[in-house]
Amino acid sequence: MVSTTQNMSPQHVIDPIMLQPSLPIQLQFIDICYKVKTHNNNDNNGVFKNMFKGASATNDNTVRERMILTGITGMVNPGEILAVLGPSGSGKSTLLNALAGRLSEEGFTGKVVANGRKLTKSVLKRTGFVTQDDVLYPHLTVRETLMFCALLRLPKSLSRKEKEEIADSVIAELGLCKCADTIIGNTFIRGVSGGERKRVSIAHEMLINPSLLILDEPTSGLDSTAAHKLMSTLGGLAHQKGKTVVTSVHQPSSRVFQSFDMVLVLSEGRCIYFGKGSEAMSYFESVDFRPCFPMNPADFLLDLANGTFYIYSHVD
Ligand SMILES: Nc1ncnc2c1ncn2[C@@H]1O[C@H](COP(=O)(O)OP(=O)(O)OP(=O)(O)O)[C@@H](O)[C@H]1O
Repeated sequence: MVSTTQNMSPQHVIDPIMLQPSLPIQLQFIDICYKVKTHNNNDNNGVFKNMFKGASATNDNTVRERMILTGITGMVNPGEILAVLGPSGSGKSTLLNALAGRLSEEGFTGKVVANGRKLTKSVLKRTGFVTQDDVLYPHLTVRETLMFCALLRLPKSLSRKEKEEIADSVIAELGLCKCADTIIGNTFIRGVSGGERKRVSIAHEMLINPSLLILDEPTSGLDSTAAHKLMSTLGGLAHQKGKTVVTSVHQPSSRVFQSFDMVLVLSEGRCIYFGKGSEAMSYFESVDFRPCFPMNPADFLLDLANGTFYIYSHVD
């Protein structure tokens, strides 16, 4: 992705994170639990409640605890893609935030370890996180966006030219050459396509040459062909570049599902399956859950996570 230091004169020998080979990261997460406090106060809702219940309504200021994640354990190796599947609200984003060390300690228990050690600053520096809602400047072109980001995020020890080279190599790696001079755009100004926009968000994180790439629903809003293309790009980053990729996916097509090495299925914050994607169907068959007709394994797993397994043959 980036030029090596081999041809540089001694005064040019620099040691920025970009020029180091990507450190392989094995990520393990053990018994992850996360709970939040929910307030049942009457400050806002109470006005309306009291209107309907009358003046006799009591002030209910109780604080309740809600489990968002319960005992999630798993692992992903360098060169693998771990896909986190589950219905909306099942805890996918929360789990990704936990894996990236982004959850507040309050309410969080369990261990996240990289190469057998607690998440250190140096591991977090090597972690790219692509959120669901990207914030990109609509008036900048793809190249300008990545150049701007390179200038801000890459070490001061790199020259402007080196930063430009890195931005260009990331543009090529993410298949953005064709639209490099197109503006990002938004609802009002026509710009790059939805798939290209997602790639720009990924490129943004790739600039720091991460060893661990975590993505929250990168394929949402894309048609199945664009989703498949994007997953192939992520597959390349994992399988060819040795990155560890963890991604949540809402409703993958069967083609996209096949690109997952490992799969973790969440249902209401609990894990109902963790293992190889290719073995998910045979596992559920072994416990007598099998679809009545050939179907996309991802749809089957999501139906199970939603509790709609009554449509499948299940022998008691
Ligand atoms: N800090 C918080 N306070 C209260 N509830 C929370 C908090 N964080 C998450 N939740 C709740 O936890 C549940 C899981 O949220 P999360 O965003 O992880 O789900 P998700 O599977 O990513 O959903 P989606 O696919 O819709 O993005 C949701 O019901 C959400 O409202």
